[in-house]
Formats: sequence, structure tokens, C-alpha cells
Amino acid sequence: MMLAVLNFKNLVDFEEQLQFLDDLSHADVQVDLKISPTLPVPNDFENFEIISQNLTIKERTVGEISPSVLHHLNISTSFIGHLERRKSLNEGLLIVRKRLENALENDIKPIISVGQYSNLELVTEELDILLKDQPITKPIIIAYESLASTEMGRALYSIDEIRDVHNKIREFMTTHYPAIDYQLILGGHMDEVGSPIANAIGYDGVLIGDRYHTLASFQPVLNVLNNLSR
Ligand SMILES: O=C[C@H](O)COP(=O)(O)O
Repeated sequence: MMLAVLNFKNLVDFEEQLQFLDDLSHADVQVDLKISPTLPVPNDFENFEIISQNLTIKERTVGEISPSVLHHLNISTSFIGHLERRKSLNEGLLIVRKRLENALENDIKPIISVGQYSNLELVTEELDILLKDQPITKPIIIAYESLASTEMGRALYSIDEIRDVHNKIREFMTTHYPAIDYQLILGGHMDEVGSPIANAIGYDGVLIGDRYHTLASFQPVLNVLNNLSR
């Protein structure tokens, strides 16, 4: 089954997000759909999973989402170091590692985002910095994102480029982290055209941002994702 992660960002009106969730709860969803609203809401929908956009570090701090909050909401998956968050808040990889440690310690499945640099070697270097010596014994999700595409609002990559990234990450994981069970997803202006291409290349799923604010606008993408999952 195809994995699809839908990430509403902070500029999307929250009432609109709640309406979208409610509409989706009545929709035909065949894909493994995970959705992160700006504010986590209880994970009690039947046809999709609510996930978190962020998870705090272990030390005492203020204004961030703790594992305890997620457990209370029955949420068990969280983004760890989403690329745009890292860039706009100037967060380095060391703090992302601390978030990952907290996720692993509290049984929260991490969606680890990579793609800070477009250079292929640097993608696996970034991944290595995050994964090194982390006690990962349960499945994780790795999201490669073409950050420039998200920022520019159009697909800036060629099929060859996203295939190279896919092959490079798979090869890197097999060689360096053979024991880690992971799904690899692709983000960066993914839509009804890009999703089948990502699937054909071998990505396990797609990461989709805040371009769709209603079920009606998302429906063409959902139809394609449902078909890919059948
Ligand atoms: O979290 C989502 C990613 O940033 C992708 O966003 P996008 O689909 O608008 O490119």
C-alpha cells in the first residue's frame, strides 16, 4: 500500500484544516494516509492517521510538543526536523538528533526529513549524521524533500534526479544501516502526476504540503493514490 503524508502548514486556516479532516473521514481512502494538522488533534479517525509536525527535545523547554501530549492524543508518529522548519527557524542537525532521541525513547515513529542540500553525497551525509548511533529498533520513515520545489511551488527536478536520490538512499541504507526497517517517501510539489512517477521509481510514498485546502481540491490526488494502492 502506498504511503501518503499530508502536511498542513501554519498558513492554512485551522478551521479549514478541521473541515478537511472531517470531509476526509467520510471519503474513500485506500492509501495509508497520515495527516499532520498545525495543532495535533486526537488520532481517532478510521481511514487516516493523525500525526505530529514536531516533537520536542528531552530537556525542559517551552512551547513545543512533548511525547506525553502525543500519547494523550493517541498519536504515535511525528515529523522530526521537517526541512522548512529547520530552515526557517535555523535549526541545526544536532537539535534534530535530540528530537529523534526523544521520539525513539518514547516509542514515537519518526518521519526523518532530509534534503537540506541538493547535492547527492550531502543527502546521505545528512542522513548519516541523524541516524548515527541512534538505537533504532522499530520501523521509521525517511522523507526526501526537494526543498527548492516546495519553496518555488513547482517541480524543479527531473525524473533522473529523483531516481538517483532514491537509488542512493536505498544503497546507503543497505550498506550502512541494514538492520533499519524504513519506508522512503518523496516530497516537493508531489501531485497526481508526480505520485505515480515516485511509485514507479520505488518510493514507498509521497509527502504533500499545504497546496490543498479542501477535499475537493485534493480529490484528484487521492484518486490516483487510491489506484496506486489497490
Ligand atoms: O511537508 C511537505 C513538504 O514540505 C512538501 O510540500 P509541497 O508539497 O508543497 O512541495
